[in-house]
Amino acid sequence: MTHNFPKVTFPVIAQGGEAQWHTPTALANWSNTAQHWLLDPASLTAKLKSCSSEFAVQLLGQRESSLLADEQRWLGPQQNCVVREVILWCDQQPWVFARSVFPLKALAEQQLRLDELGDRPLGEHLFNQPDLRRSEVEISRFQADSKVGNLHQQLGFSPSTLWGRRSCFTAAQQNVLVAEVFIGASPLAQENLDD
Ligand SMILES: C=C(O[C@@H]1C=C(C(=O)O)C=C[C@H]1O)C(=O)O
Repeated sequence: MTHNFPKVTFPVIAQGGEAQWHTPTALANWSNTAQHWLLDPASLTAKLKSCSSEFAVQLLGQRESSLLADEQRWLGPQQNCVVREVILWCDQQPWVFARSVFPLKALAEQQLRLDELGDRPLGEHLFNQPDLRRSEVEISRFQADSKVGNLHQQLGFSPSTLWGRRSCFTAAQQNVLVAEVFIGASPLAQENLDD
């Protein structure tokens, strides 16, 4: 299936201040949709594939980059890191913007094959690792005028506060910090619109 993805400037997030990552609290007040999408520790790729007939990864870019201040807390003050940003599409609709960062040396870990990913989902490699561990989830709100909020509007959706989650995967002694923001036609982004 060919995809005619919209052009999106990479990186979407080039500086800090977008997010205020924190441990989720007051879960009892959360909607079922919020709990379903923000807290599930399973592969998001697998979940999106299970609720759509056509799933695609739009690779916005993957290159060496410095870490944002709030990323160093997970990966340490690494000098040489790689940033990867994607949009995940379900049935020709954007559902998730994801930014993953990992040390440059992780590219050399052959079983991780992060240098060969291209537009194949990162999760399909990570969740195949026998020693995979995942940290607790942090969440953050993204304002409508944030870079991710602007991306949401660029993709044709009304201004809205968005929600994202972040967790750190460890496999082959490498850390991969993955942030996923629910945008576009995703149920969580649409729920915010219904507020
Ligand atoms: C971590 C996963 O990988 C997904 C795929 C990504 C990618 O291809 O860059 C990034 C974030 C995730 O939504 C997952 O499937 O859970």
